Amino acid sequence: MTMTPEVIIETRNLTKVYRDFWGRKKVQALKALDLQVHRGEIFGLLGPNGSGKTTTIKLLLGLLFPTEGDALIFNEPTSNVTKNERIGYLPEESYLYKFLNAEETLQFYGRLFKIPASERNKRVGQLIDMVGLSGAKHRQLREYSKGMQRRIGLAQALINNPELILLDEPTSGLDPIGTAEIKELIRDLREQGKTVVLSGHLLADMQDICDRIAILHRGELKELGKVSDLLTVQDVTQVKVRNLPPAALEEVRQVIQRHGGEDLTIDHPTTTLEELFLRIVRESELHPGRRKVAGDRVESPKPAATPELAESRSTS
Ligand SMILES: Nc1ncnc2c1ncn2[C@@H]1O[C@H](COP(=O)(O)OP(=O)(O)OP(=O)(O)O)[C@@H](O)[C@H]1O
Repeated sequence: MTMTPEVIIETRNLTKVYRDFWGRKKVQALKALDLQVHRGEIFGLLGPNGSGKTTTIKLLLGLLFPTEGDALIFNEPTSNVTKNERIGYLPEESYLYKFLNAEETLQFYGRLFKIPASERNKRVGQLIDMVGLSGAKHRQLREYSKGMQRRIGLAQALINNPELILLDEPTSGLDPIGTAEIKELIRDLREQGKTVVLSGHLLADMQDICDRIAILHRGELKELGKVSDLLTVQDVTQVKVRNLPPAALEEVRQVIQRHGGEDLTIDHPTTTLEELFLRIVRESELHPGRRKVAGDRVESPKPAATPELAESRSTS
Protein backbone atom coordinates (compact mmCIF):
# COMPACT_ATOMS: atom_id res chain seq x y z
CA MET A 1 0.00 0.00 0.00
CA THR A 2 1.43 3.39 -0.95
CA MET A 3 0.62 6.32 1.31
CA THR A 4 -0.28 9.58 -0.40
CA PRO A 5 2.24 12.12 0.80
CA GLU A 6 0.90 15.06 2.79
CA VAL A 7 0.52 18.20 0.68
CA ILE A 8 2.29 21.15 2.30
CA ILE A 9 1.99 23.69 -0.53
CA GLU A 10 -0.64 23.83 -3.22
CA THR A 11 -1.05 26.49 -5.88
CA ARG A 12 -4.00 26.64 -8.27
CA ASN A 13 -3.93 28.91 -11.28
CA LEU A 14 -1.58 31.17 -9.30
CA THR A 15 -1.01 34.30 -11.37
CA LYS A 16 0.78 37.57 -10.72
CA VAL A 17 0.74 40.67 -12.87
CA TYR A 18 2.85 43.58 -11.64
CA ARG A 19 1.28 46.95 -12.35
CA ASP A 20 2.99 50.29 -12.55
CA PHE A 21 2.31 53.31 -10.35
CA TRP A 22 -0.85 54.18 -12.33
CA GLY A 23 -2.22 50.62 -12.11
CA ARG A 24 -1.42 49.82 -15.73
CA LYS A 25 -0.52 46.21 -16.47
CA LYS A 26 3.23 45.96 -16.62
CA VAL A 27 4.75 42.50 -16.29
CA GLN A 28 3.05 39.13 -16.13
CA ALA A 29 5.52 37.54 -13.73
CA LEU A 30 3.62 34.30 -13.07
CA LYS A 31 1.02 32.62 -15.25
CA ALA A 32 -1.49 30.07 -13.93
CA LEU A 33 0.90 28.02 -11.81
CA ASP A 34 -0.45 24.68 -10.57
CA LEU A 35 1.77 22.66 -8.30
CA GLN A 36 1.95 20.69 -5.08
CA VAL A 37 4.85 20.25 -2.70
CA HIS A 38 4.82 17.32 -0.27
CA ARG A 39 6.07 16.97 3.29
CA GLY A 40 9.72 16.00 3.61
CA GLU A 41 10.83 16.80 0.08
CA ILE A 42 13.37 19.25 -1.29
CA PHE A 43 11.57 21.03 -4.09
CA GLY A 44 13.45 23.26 -6.53
CA LEU A 45 12.09 26.22 -8.48
CA LEU A 46 14.39 26.47 -11.44
CA GLY A 47 14.50 29.08 -14.15
CA PRO A 48 16.55 31.80 -15.79
CA ASN A 49 16.68 35.36 -14.39
CA GLY A 50 13.25 36.95 -14.37
CA SER A 51 11.32 33.69 -14.76
CA GLY A 52 9.18 34.24 -11.65
CA LYS A 53 10.97 32.27 -8.91
CA THR A 54 11.12 35.08 -6.36
CA THR A 55 7.56 36.13 -7.22
CA THR A 56 6.38 32.57 -6.49
CA ILE A 57 8.17 32.49 -3.15
CA LYS A 58 6.78 35.90 -2.15
CA LEU A 59 3.25 34.81 -3.12
CA LEU A 60 3.66 31.68 -0.99
CA LEU A 61 4.77 33.76 1.96
CA GLY A 62 1.81 36.10 1.59
CA LEU A 63 4.16 39.05 0.95
CA LEU A 64 2.44 39.59 -2.42
CA PHE A 65 -1.22 39.19 -3.34
CA PRO A 66 -2.02 37.06 -6.38
CA THR A 67 -3.75 38.73 -9.32
CA GLU A 68 -5.64 35.46 -9.86
CA GLY A 69 -5.67 31.98 -8.38
CA ASP A 70 -4.83 30.64 -4.93
CA ALA A 71 -1.92 29.45 -2.89
CA LEU A 72 -2.42 27.25 0.15
CA ILE A 73 0.19 26.37 2.75
CA PHE A 74 -0.71 23.75 5.37
CA ASN A 75 -4.17 23.90 3.76
CA GLU A 76 -4.57 27.53 4.74
CA PRO A 77 -4.66 30.55 2.44
CA THR A 78 -1.32 32.38 2.35
CA SER A 79 -3.04 35.51 3.70
CA ASN A 80 -3.45 33.75 7.06
CA VAL A 81 -0.50 35.12 9.00
CA THR A 82 -0.55 32.52 11.79
CA LYS A 83 0.77 29.96 9.31
CA ASN A 84 3.99 32.04 9.20
CA GLU A 85 4.96 30.66 12.58
CA ARG A 86 5.52 27.32 10.86
CA ILE A 87 7.57 28.78 7.98
CA GLY A 88 11.22 29.86 7.71
CA TYR A 89 12.40 32.18 4.94
CA LEU A 90 15.84 33.07 3.61
CA PRO A 91 15.53 35.99 1.16
CA GLU A 92 17.78 36.38 -1.87
CA GLU A 93 19.47 39.45 -0.40
CA SER A 94 20.73 39.32 3.16
CA TYR A 95 18.95 41.91 5.32
CA LEU A 96 20.62 41.12 8.64
CA TYR A 97 22.05 43.87 10.87
CA LYS A 98 25.75 44.12 10.16
CA PHE A 99 26.71 45.42 13.61
CA LEU A 100 25.22 42.51 15.51
CA ASN A 101 27.14 39.29 16.01
CA ALA A 102 25.73 35.85 15.20
CA GLU A 103 24.45 35.20 18.71
CA GLU A 104 22.80 38.63 19.02
CA THR A 105 21.19 38.20 15.59
CA LEU A 106 19.56 34.90 16.48
CA GLN A 107 18.55 36.16 19.92
CA PHE A 108 16.88 39.16 18.24
CA TYR A 109 14.83 37.01 15.85
CA GLY A 110 14.07 34.52 18.62
CA ARG A 111 12.54 37.39 20.63
CA LEU A 112 10.48 38.48 17.60
CA PHE A 113 8.97 35.00 17.59
CA LYS A 114 8.43 35.31 21.36
CA ILE A 115 10.40 32.14 22.10
CA PRO A 116 10.86 31.88 25.91
CA ALA A 117 14.40 32.70 27.10
CA SER A 118 15.56 29.22 28.12
CA GLU A 119 14.29 27.61 24.92
CA ARG A 120 15.72 30.53 22.89
CA ASN A 121 19.19 30.25 24.41
CA LYS A 122 19.25 26.52 23.73
CA ARG A 123 18.10 26.92 20.14
CA VAL A 124 20.54 29.77 19.39
CA GLY A 125 23.44 27.59 20.56
CA GLN A 126 22.24 24.59 18.56
CA LEU A 127 21.74 26.60 15.37
CA ILE A 128 25.14 28.28 15.60
CA ASP A 129 26.70 24.83 15.97
CA MET A 130 24.63 23.41 13.14
CA VAL A 131 25.73 26.09 10.64
CA GLY A 132 29.35 25.81 11.79
CA LEU A 133 29.75 29.33 13.21
CA SER A 134 30.70 28.48 16.81
CA GLY A 135 34.19 29.88 16.31
CA ALA A 136 32.84 33.16 14.92
CA LYS A 137 29.69 33.71 16.98
CA HIS A 138 31.02 36.86 18.69
CA ARG A 139 32.18 38.55 15.47
CA GLN A 140 30.00 41.21 13.87
CA LEU A 141 28.27 40.06 10.70
CA ARG A 142 29.96 42.81 8.66
CA GLU A 143 33.20 40.84 9.04
CA TYR A 144 31.62 37.64 7.73
CA SER A 145 32.47 36.15 4.34
CA LYS A 146 29.58 35.62 1.91
CA GLY A 147 29.46 31.94 2.87
CA MET A 148 29.25 32.75 6.57
CA GLN A 149 26.53 35.34 5.90
CA ARG A 150 24.46 32.79 4.03
CA ARG A 151 24.92 30.31 6.89
CA ILE A 152 23.80 32.78 9.57
CA GLY A 153 20.89 33.71 7.26
CA LEU A 154 19.91 30.06 7.17
CA ALA A 155 20.19 29.81 10.97
CA GLN A 156 17.93 32.86 11.25
CA ALA A 157 15.38 31.23 8.95
CA LEU A 158 15.34 28.23 11.30
CA ILE A 159 15.01 30.07 14.62
CA ASN A 160 11.27 29.30 14.94
CA ASN A 161 11.91 25.59 14.23
CA PRO A 162 9.75 25.77 11.07
CA GLU A 163 8.21 22.79 9.26
CA LEU A 164 8.55 24.46 5.87
CA ILE A 165 11.61 26.45 4.78
CA LEU A 166 11.66 28.68 1.71
CA LEU A 167 15.14 29.55 0.48
CA ASP A 168 15.59 32.10 -2.32
CA GLU A 169 18.85 31.31 -4.14
CA PRO A 170 20.56 29.92 -1.01
CA THR A 171 23.88 29.33 -2.77
CA SER A 172 24.11 32.48 -4.88
CA GLY A 173 27.53 34.12 -4.71
CA LEU A 174 29.12 31.20 -2.86
CA ASP A 175 32.23 29.28 -3.89
CA PRO A 176 31.96 25.49 -4.28
CA ILE A 177 32.92 24.92 -0.64
CA GLY A 178 30.31 27.32 0.72
CA THR A 179 27.80 25.77 -1.69
CA ALA A 180 28.62 22.24 -0.55
CA GLU A 181 28.15 23.28 3.10
CA ILE A 182 24.75 24.84 2.43
CA LYS A 183 23.67 21.80 0.41
CA GLU A 184 24.68 19.55 3.30
CA LEU A 185 22.66 21.68 5.72
CA ILE A 186 19.62 21.50 3.44
CA ARG A 187 19.92 17.71 3.28
CA ASP A 188 20.11 17.66 7.11
CA LEU A 189 16.82 19.58 7.21
CA ARG A 190 15.19 16.92 5.04
CA GLU A 191 16.57 14.25 7.41
CA GLN A 192 14.74 16.06 10.22
CA GLY A 193 11.50 15.69 8.25
CA LYS A 194 11.27 19.31 7.15
CA THR A 195 10.03 20.45 3.76
CA VAL A 196 12.36 22.72 1.78
CA VAL A 197 11.53 24.83 -1.26
CA LEU A 198 14.47 26.54 -2.88
CA SER A 199 15.00 28.60 -5.98
CA GLY A 200 18.08 28.77 -8.13
CA HIS A 201 19.56 28.73 -11.56
CA LEU A 202 22.77 26.83 -10.86
CA LEU A 203 21.79 23.60 -12.54
CA ALA A 204 24.40 21.26 -11.08
CA ASP A 205 23.46 22.31 -7.54
CA MET A 206 19.76 21.92 -8.15
CA GLN A 207 20.31 18.50 -9.73
CA ASP A 208 22.40 17.46 -6.77
CA ILE A 209 20.02 18.41 -4.04
CA CYS A 210 16.39 18.52 -5.22
CA ASP A 211 13.99 15.58 -5.11
CA ARG A 212 11.61 17.30 -7.52
CA ILE A 213 11.86 20.43 -9.59
CA ALA A 214 9.65 22.84 -11.47
CA ILE A 215 11.18 24.66 -14.42
CA LEU A 216 9.77 28.13 -15.00
CA HIS A 217 10.27 30.27 -18.08
CA ARG A 218 8.80 33.79 -18.32
CA GLY A 219 6.35 32.94 -15.57
CA GLU A 220 5.14 29.70 -17.13
CA LEU A 221 5.61 26.19 -15.78
CA LYS A 222 7.51 24.25 -18.44
CA GLU A 223 8.45 21.05 -16.64
CA LEU A 224 7.65 19.41 -13.31
CA GLY A 225 8.77 16.13 -11.88
CA LYS A 226 11.30 14.00 -10.04
CA VAL A 227 14.84 14.99 -10.97
CA SER A 228 15.84 11.35 -11.43
CA ASP A 229 12.91 10.73 -13.83
CA LEU A 230 13.46 13.91 -15.81
CA LEU A 231 17.14 13.18 -16.31
CA THR A 232 16.97 9.49 -17.16
CA VAL A 233 17.59 8.83 -20.86
CA GLN A 234 15.17 5.93 -21.29
CA ASP A 235 16.47 4.50 -24.58
CA VAL A 236 20.15 4.32 -23.56
CA THR A 237 21.61 1.57 -21.31
CA GLN A 238 24.80 2.19 -19.36
CA VAL A 239 26.96 -0.64 -18.01
CA LYS A 240 29.81 0.26 -15.65
CA VAL A 241 32.51 -2.20 -14.64
CA ARG A 242 35.93 -1.94 -13.00
CA ASN A 243 39.06 -3.73 -14.35
CA LEU A 244 37.44 -5.68 -17.20
CA PRO A 245 40.16 -7.44 -19.27
CA PRO A 246 40.33 -6.26 -22.93
CA ALA A 247 39.35 -9.72 -24.26
CA ALA A 248 36.15 -9.71 -22.22
CA LEU A 249 35.42 -6.20 -23.40
CA GLU A 250 35.72 -7.39 -26.98
CA GLU A 251 33.25 -10.20 -26.28
CA VAL A 252 30.79 -7.73 -24.76
CA ARG A 253 31.14 -5.56 -27.85
CA GLN A 254 30.34 -8.53 -30.09
CA VAL A 255 27.28 -9.54 -28.05
CA ILE A 256 25.91 -6.01 -28.27
CA GLN A 257 26.49 -5.89 -32.01
CA ARG A 258 24.89 -9.31 -32.50
CA HIS A 259 21.75 -8.08 -30.73
CA GLY A 260 21.53 -5.01 -32.92
CA GLY A 261 22.42 -2.42 -30.24
CA GLU A 262 22.94 0.96 -31.91
CA ASP A 263 25.48 3.75 -31.37
CA LEU A 264 27.76 1.78 -29.00
CA THR A 265 30.32 3.88 -27.14
CA ILE A 266 32.79 2.43 -24.68
CA ASP A 267 34.80 4.92 -22.64
CA HIS A 268 35.88 5.86 -19.12
CA PRO A 269 33.47 7.84 -16.96
CA THR A 270 34.44 11.34 -15.89
CA THR A 271 33.78 12.92 -12.52
CA THR A 272 32.34 16.44 -12.23
CA LEU A 273 34.53 19.51 -11.92
CA GLU A 274 32.79 20.16 -8.59
CA GLU A 275 33.84 16.78 -7.19
CA LEU A 276 37.39 17.22 -8.43
CA PHE A 277 37.59 20.73 -6.94
CA LEU A 278 36.20 19.67 -3.55
CA ARG A 279 38.50 16.63 -3.38
CA ILE A 280 41.56 18.78 -4.14
CA VAL A 281 40.63 21.39 -1.53
CA ARG A 282 39.98 18.69 1.11
CA GLU A 283 43.28 16.93 0.34
CA SER A 284 45.15 20.24 0.33
CA GLU A 285 43.84 21.06 3.79
CA LEU A 286 45.04 17.69 5.08
CA HIS A 287 48.39 17.86 3.27
CA PRO A 288 49.49 21.46 2.68
CA GLY A 289 52.32 22.08 0.26
CA ARG A 290 52.83 21.61 -3.45
CA ARG A 291 50.67 18.95 -5.00
CA LYS A 292 51.66 16.88 -8.01
CA VAL A 293 49.30 18.14 -10.68
CA ALA A 294 47.93 16.14 -13.60
CA GLY A 295 49.58 18.62 -15.96
CA ASP A 296 52.97 17.43 -14.61
CA ARG A 297 52.44 14.31 -16.67
CA VAL A 298 52.94 16.27 -19.91
CA GLU A 299 56.08 14.77 -21.46
CA SER A 300 57.26 17.59 -23.71
CA PRO A 301 59.81 19.96 -22.14
CA LYS A 302 58.59 23.42 -21.21
CA PRO A 303 59.70 26.11 -23.72
CA ALA A 304 62.56 28.20 -22.38
CA ALA A 305 61.49 31.56 -21.02
CA THR A 306 62.08 34.42 -23.43
CA PRO A 307 64.76 36.87 -22.27
CA GLU A 308 62.15 39.65 -21.81
CA LEU A 309 60.03 37.44 -19.58
CA ALA A 310 63.03 36.24 -17.59
CA GLU A 311 64.04 39.86 -17.10
CA SER A 312 60.62 41.07 -16.07
CA ARG A 313 60.38 38.22 -13.52
CA SER A 314 63.74 39.03 -11.96
CA THR A 315 62.76 42.69 -11.53
CA SER A 316 59.28 42.06 -10.17
N1 LIG B 1 8.00 44.80 -8.01
C1 LIG B 1 8.02 44.54 -9.34
N2 LIG B 1 7.44 45.40 -10.22
C2 LIG B 1 7.43 45.14 -11.54
N3 LIG B 1 7.97 44.04 -12.09
C3 LIG B 1 8.58 43.14 -11.27
C4 LIG B 1 8.64 43.34 -9.85
N4 LIG B 1 9.30 42.30 -9.29
C5 LIG B 1 9.64 41.47 -10.31
N5 LIG B 1 9.20 41.97 -11.50
C6 LIG B 1 9.36 41.33 -12.83
O1 LIG B 1 8.68 40.09 -12.80
C7 LIG B 1 9.42 39.10 -13.52
C8 LIG B 1 9.76 37.93 -12.62
O2 LIG B 1 10.67 38.37 -11.60
P1 LIG B 1 11.21 37.46 -10.42
O3 LIG B 1 12.04 38.33 -9.53
O4 LIG B 1 10.10 36.71 -9.81
O5 LIG B 1 12.14 36.44 -11.22
P2 LIG B 1 13.28 35.44 -10.71
O6 LIG B 1 13.06 34.17 -11.45
O7 LIG B 1 13.29 35.39 -9.22
O8 LIG B 1 14.59 36.15 -11.26
P3 LIG B 1 16.11 36.21 -10.67
O9 LIG B 1 16.74 34.87 -10.96
O10 LIG B 1 16.71 37.31 -11.49
O11 LIG B 1 16.03 36.54 -9.21
C9 LIG B 1 10.63 39.81 -14.08
O12 LIG B 1 10.35 40.22 -15.39
C10 LIG B 1 10.79 41.01 -13.17
O13 LIG B 1 11.39 42.09 -13.86
